[in-house]
Amino acid sequence: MYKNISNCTSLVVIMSCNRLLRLSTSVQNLLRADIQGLGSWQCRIRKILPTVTGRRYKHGVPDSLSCSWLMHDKHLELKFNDVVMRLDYVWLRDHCRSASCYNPKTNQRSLDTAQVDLAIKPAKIRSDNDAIYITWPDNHMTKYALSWLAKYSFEGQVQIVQPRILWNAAVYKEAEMPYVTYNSVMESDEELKKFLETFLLYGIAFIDEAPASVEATETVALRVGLIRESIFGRMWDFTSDFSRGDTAYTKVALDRHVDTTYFQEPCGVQLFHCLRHDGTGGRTLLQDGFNAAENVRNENPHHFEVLTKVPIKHEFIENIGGCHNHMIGIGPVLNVYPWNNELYLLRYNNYDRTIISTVPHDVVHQWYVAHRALTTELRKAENEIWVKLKPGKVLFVDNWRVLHGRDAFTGYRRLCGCYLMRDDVLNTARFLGIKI
Ligand SMILES: C[N+](C)(C)CCCC[C@H](N)C(=O)O
Ligand SMILES: O=C(O)CCC(=O)C(=O)O
Ligand SMILES: [Fe+2]
Repeated sequence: MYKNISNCTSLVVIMSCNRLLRLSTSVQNLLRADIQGLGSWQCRIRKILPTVTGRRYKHGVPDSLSCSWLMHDKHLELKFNDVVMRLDYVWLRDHCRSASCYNPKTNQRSLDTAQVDLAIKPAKIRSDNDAIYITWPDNHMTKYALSWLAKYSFEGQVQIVQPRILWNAAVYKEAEMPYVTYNSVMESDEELKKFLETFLLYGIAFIDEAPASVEATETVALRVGLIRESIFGRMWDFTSDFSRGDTAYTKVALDRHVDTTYFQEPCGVQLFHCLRHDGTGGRTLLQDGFNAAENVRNENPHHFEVLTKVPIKHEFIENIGGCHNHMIGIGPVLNVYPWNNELYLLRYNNYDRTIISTVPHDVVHQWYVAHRALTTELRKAENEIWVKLKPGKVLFVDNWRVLHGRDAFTGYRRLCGCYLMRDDVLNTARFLGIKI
């Protein structure tokens, strides 16, 4: 699949960025359709190549090679700092940032894109050191800073939505996470930023020396994001009293899982704070689900693909005391962005997975084989870390990526925490200057 398109320079740039970023089949087909529409892609490359060495390119600045361009039928080929960008004319017109097309105060477009002729072509192009200037057929002029194009063009992107460090036990140990305290995070944006950087890269992070109370847990939660209220409450605080219809509320061991797989959008982030434990056992298991999934992808891409395609239903039915809940969420175990195949959400919970009736028997069987491959990977001891949660130690878990579980335990154990809105955690991170 790769070989067919490996002549396409823009794709090579992206693929070399990260091994995750194989273009999805649908994008490849789209590209291939485009290639076929234009006749032979190779011919086209050959036609373009001599121009790259100079002759047919128009150079913006006579003595500089920093910017040069070539007008094609539907797009502008622009070379800047050795990157060749291919910019569709409609895209260029649509992204005009002039005062009549765009309001920088609200960051909103005023231009009505539907009024743009889909066959639009620049009437005139000129450039200087920093920008190119396109005059459109109606005489409207757009200035594009070259740095802006380099940043926002398709070719300028590192096609990763969220950079991550995948880990197993050894990698995690070596990473030596920064020690962050409750007071430092509450007082200093820099400390909060340090904490969030760790959390976003690894999917888990701790805040230590917190007061052992629900109130302090809530306070620190709100420093990081907005609380996502759910059927379990806003802040939850529980013991093994079986007050709810779920094994979490007992003393038995819980195998690795992520929570709320039975929500159409599972909760993005979860906080755990053990306020008291007088007894034995009850350690917490944590592991990077994306690392395990990537190992499956490397060893057997078919298994990986099956897990991204077969829709699986999870369900929570509860009728206990005053609690009457029936939640359903449907989606594949592995969720990838369709444009770059990057993993973004894992829906893995063997307790809450309900009857599979979405696919026929032969696909079901393939799914079980693929699911077994993932489970086998997850159950390797080298992929697990175990921690004992103690009063004062607040654990933040990316519930779309990192699985948790626990040992069976004895004695009185009180755990509190909450879910956070994922978008709002990212919002806090961006406000602090984290590029994500
Ligand atoms: C106690 N706490 C609210 C954190 C979780 C309860 C949810 C447990 C459920 N089986 C799940 O995995 O989603
Ligand atoms: O008791 C624990 O440590 C965790 C239980 C659990 O999985 C949960 O509350 O989501
Ligand atoms: Fe859980």
